[in-house]
Amino acid sequence: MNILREYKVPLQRYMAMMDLQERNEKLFYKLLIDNVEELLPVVYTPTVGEACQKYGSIFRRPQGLFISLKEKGKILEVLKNWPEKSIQVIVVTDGERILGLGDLGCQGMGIPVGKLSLYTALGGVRPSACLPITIDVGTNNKELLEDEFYIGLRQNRATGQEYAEFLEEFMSAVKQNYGEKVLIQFEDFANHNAFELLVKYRKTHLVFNDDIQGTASVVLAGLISALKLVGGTLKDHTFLFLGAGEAGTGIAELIALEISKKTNAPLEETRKKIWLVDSKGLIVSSRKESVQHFKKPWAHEHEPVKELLGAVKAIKPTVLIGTSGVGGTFTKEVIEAMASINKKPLILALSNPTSQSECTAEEAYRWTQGRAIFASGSPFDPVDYNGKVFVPGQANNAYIFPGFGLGLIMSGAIRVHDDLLLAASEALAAQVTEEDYAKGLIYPPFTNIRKISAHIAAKVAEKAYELGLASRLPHPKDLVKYAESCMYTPVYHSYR
Ligand SMILES: O=C([O-])CC(=O)C(=O)O
Ligand SMILES: [Mg+2]
Repeated sequence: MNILREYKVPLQRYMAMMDLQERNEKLFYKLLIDNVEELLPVVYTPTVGEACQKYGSIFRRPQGLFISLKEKGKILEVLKNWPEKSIQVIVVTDGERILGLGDLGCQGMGIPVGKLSLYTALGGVRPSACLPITIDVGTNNKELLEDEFYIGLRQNRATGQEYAEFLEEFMSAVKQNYGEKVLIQFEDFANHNAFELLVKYRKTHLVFNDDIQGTASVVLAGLISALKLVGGTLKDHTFLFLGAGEAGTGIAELIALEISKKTNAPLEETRKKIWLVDSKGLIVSSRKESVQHFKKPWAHEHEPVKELLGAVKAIKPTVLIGTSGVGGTFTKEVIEAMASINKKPLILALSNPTSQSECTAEEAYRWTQGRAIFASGSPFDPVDYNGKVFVPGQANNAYIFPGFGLGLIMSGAIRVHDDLLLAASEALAAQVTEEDYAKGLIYPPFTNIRKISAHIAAKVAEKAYELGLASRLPHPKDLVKYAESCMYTPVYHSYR
């Protein structure tokens, strides 16, 4: 830690950590587990975003498996080249939408590597059971295509049938090589592929889309716990989103589902208090242009409204959620409008990394005179406003996917069901303490994340057993204890 702290540039710390992971894996995980709050922003968001942007020029050696279009017809062989044979979790990207940074081609590899290091540090999955994969079908990023250090295919992205066939070959090769119980986490695919891949493969594979489902689960947990601070139940609230992509529509649907389960109201009803704004304005049923299929459930009846500010004034939301991938879009006027409507406006600026956050923590507190309950996707430091210290929460899917994955693995789950996501949300919300609430926090600190992950894993496994999706028998009695007993801990073994 002394050496790491000598590096003042975040990217240098990242490179030092990657070197350490290579040189002494146990020490890497020991450091990460014992200093999670300090090191999460180094190996993960936001620094991993910069690392992906510069991945070619800081490249040392491959940390995961690259599968390029050139290997069409041979993907199974390529998988067999990976030295570890017993794989439990794969995180795969095609690099088309890396965080809120756009198409970074196969330089997106930093993301599966970072996510899987959290699977181990936060969720206790053995490092050797984790496989980071980047599918290289080209990139439409002109700068990268001309960059002398770019490490991927120098061609535009394969699309349509060529893309679908390549992914189909990949998905069947994975199942053939690792069996039915390997978890495949889709990460940072573009909208147009993410929804389709999830719908297509959730019936035949154990798949989980972190950006749609993981983000939804973590945000729902924050909303459930925020009720302690703002009062009411979820159905008493009105939600407005800026951004109607994977995160926006994923969260919206999970909120609607939770309300529907709790009140027995049909989904079509519970969706009605959830509104989404995209680049064309409020999504309404009378919109002339065609609305993409994943936005259709949110096209409610309302006159057209062009801007977010107008939508805030018209809809009067109690909760404002940013999933736009565009920084600074929660302007002073927007936040002030939220503050004039609500005593305690709930504001979530979820886009990553920090540069893409819809507003900063400081702005959220200042523009609401310290009344906002605020959380963001990327971490912000505590804010001193009018002599009081405000601690922002981090609504990042890192709270969910490690424990969620552990729950699937330990129960031998074969499919992911939405009820497992709801179980994970409730488990996370239940980990927020009175002490956290007193500080205005809607998420527990990351310091206790391994304990939190064990609780999430236990609830996910319990639900999987209940739904008949778990293949590991017999059902362990104390699932929290069992989860803890499954977790990898970095210690040196005695060889005597
Ligand atoms: O990686 C993160 O910090 C959260 C996430 O999935 C994304 O922004 O795409
Ligand atoms: Mg992501």
